[in-house]
Amino acid sequence: MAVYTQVTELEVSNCLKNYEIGELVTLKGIAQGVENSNFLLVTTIGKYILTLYEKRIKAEELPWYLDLMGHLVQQGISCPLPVLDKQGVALTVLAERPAAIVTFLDGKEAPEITDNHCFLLGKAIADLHHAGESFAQYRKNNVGPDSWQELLTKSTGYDQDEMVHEIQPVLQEILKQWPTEKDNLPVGQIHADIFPDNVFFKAPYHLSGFIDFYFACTDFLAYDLAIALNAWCFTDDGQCLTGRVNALMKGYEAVRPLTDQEKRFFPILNMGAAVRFLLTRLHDWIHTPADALVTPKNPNPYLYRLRYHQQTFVASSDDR
Ligand SMILES: Nc1ncnc2c1ncn2[C@@H]1O[C@H](COP(=O)(O)OP(=O)(O)OP(=O)(O)O)[C@@H](O)[C@H]1O
Ligand SMILES: N[C@@H](CCO)C(=O)O
Repeated sequence: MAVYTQVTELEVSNCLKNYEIGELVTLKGIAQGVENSNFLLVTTIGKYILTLYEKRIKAEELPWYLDLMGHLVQQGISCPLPVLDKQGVALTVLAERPAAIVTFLDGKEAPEITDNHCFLLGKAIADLHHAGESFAQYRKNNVGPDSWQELLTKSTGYDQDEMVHEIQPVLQEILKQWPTEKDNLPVGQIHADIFPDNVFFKAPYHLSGFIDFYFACTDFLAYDLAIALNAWCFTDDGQCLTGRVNALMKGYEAVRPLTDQEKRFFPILNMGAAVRFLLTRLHDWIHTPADALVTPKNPNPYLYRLRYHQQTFVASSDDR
């Protein structure tokens, strides 16, 4: 569950005096999510989400995420809009944590993913990328390739060393082949965590928007697509669902066709996306204390994805 920090109704009522969104009616902790403490906040004028940011995100980083969300909404993207207080500021402090109120997004995670969901998702990711073009502020990817070796090293010497030894040479190869600036891949604002629980649908094929922008950063646009492909188009035992892959790519390219360079590097971006989530999951699997409030996610599904990409990568290299 993800309510690490409790906040009282009195504290929230007092805080709301500084906003123009009515008075508190109800406040309820939200169980989903693992990073922050989230509350459903109902006021006399509507529904909102109150987030208290926990330790992963530094307070000084928050304006970037909140400004990005505000910008995307202005550009017509459906995502939570940070609510500004009477002084025009989105960020506040509650229970000694940085906090923000954002608008409530209707919809739910797709209950059963189909090719059609993936097609709609592809289009929506490309729209998101276009909308980010006019947001000029740069933000480094904190879990980009330059962090991967350190994550693996920190996971070494525990009970997962067999996995560590399998990953090490593959990681080396990915880092060697990772695109650089001179490869000219389009760069822009990416969500970087496009998992099914961060994309909402309504009735049943209307994509109602994206949530959880707290891994967003400035990086290769095609890497975002690779993250989504990994998260949406595999079974947990590592089978690639090609119908979903084709639909996702078709949806994306209907809005923003990939450049030749993006196509060339896409296999390595896919491997990178798999290894990024494998490494963060492996790290959390090893280092999350047994009495923590959250259950760490199993790294295995991402090891299987990595194996799949590796095999298809080797096969396609053999064809050349
Ligand atoms: N703007 C929103 N509108 C509607 N529901 C929301 C909104 N933001 C968050 N939620 C709800 O809160 C839950 C947790 O949110 P979120 O995914 O942002 O949390 P998190 O702690 O950052 O977790 P994680 O990074 O693990 O996904 C979501 O699954 C969703 O049910
Ligand atoms: N989506 C990530 C968790 C961080 O939001 C994962 O499934 O590993």
